[in-house]
Amino acid sequence: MFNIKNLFRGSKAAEKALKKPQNSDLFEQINSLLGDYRSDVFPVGLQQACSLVSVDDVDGVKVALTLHFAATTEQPAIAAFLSEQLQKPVHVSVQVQLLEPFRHSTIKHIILVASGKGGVGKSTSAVNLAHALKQNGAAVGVLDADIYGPSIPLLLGLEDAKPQAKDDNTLLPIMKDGLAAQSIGFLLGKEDATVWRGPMASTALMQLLNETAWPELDYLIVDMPPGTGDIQLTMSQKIPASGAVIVTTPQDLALADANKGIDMFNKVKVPILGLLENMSYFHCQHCNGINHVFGEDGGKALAQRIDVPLLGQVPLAHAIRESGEAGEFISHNADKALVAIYNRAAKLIASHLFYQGSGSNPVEIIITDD
Ligand SMILES: Nc1ncnc2c1ncn2[C@@H]1O[C@H](COP(=O)(O)OP(=O)(O)OP(=O)(O)O)[C@@H](O)[C@H]1O
Repeated sequence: MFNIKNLFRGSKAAEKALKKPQNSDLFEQINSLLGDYRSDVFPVGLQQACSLVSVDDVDGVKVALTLHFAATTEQPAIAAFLSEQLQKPVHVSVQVQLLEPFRHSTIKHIILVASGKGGVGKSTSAVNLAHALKQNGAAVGVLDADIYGPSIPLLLGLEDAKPQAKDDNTLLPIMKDGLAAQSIGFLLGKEDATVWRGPMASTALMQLLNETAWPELDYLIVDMPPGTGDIQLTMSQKIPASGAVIVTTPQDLALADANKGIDMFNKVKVPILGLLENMSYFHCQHCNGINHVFGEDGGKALAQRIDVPLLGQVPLAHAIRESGEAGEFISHNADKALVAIYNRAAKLIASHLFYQGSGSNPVEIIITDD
């Protein structure tokens, strides 16, 4: 999964930083300690994935880091690790700067969120993953490609929003809590889109992608239409994606379709960044029992079988449905544990993109519409 050639992109910047005339012994000590920091997000140590910007030892140790993928919520764990290693309190500040070039106009990575089967919570997951990437310090956008049932306007509480034209050729995205969003649902009534045939659908999607004045984005999350037919295949092939995330429930039916989705992305050489198991279990607040409504660990087993990362197991939770219906992201107020699940999944996606160093989809496949 990891491409060793890409492991050292971060350390070049770290080497540069090392040359700074700073508190050099401590600076070097901390820089080397960063190599020992491990988590599932930083499996080969933090040093390769960050630049040590400054170390200040005037009034307690203060360390400033630039992470090269979205992972700022690791900050408390990094601070705890350095404090333990140095046997004194270390204050760590982190920011994010991806080293990759913009791969598609102002966008560094396009991530497709897909499901083989409808109704498994793909759009809900897309929105919460986008928010979690943003909470981890990245600039993020969401593109609703589910032209047959655009639900991003509802999920972002933007049902009445109408994008403004920037000029004759481009529309401004709608901003929601710092996320830039675009959806066919902003422009058309739902019924207008449902009669579209394949080429119209993918042309409309490419127009939305290319004719939106996206701000500079680290990640654009694309909520794909459910299914694995020609339309989805054409879209996956046309969009210059860095990778795809498959959302599935643990039940056999959904897993069979998730497998088809994985095959589809393999065909068009879009790397699978991971599998998110949604509606994995229900935690009853009254009896404290766990009920595996749709079966147990099906997504986990599929991820293991096909050797893709399991990004997380998201429970069936009132707070997720309620926040979606209220047009809000899942928040700490609703449920800290849920926020942590989405956070970890988002960081794993960002981490896999960084280590894999995947380029845009290089394969040309021509699909006819019959
Ligand atoms: N983990 C969850 N817990 C509770 N409800 C959920 C969860 N995930 C999704 N839902 C709910 O399930 C319904 C379907 O979710 P969503 O629209 O995200 O699915 P989808 O896969 O995108 O559907 P479609 O195939 O129509 O695009 C929504 O009402 C949503 O609030």
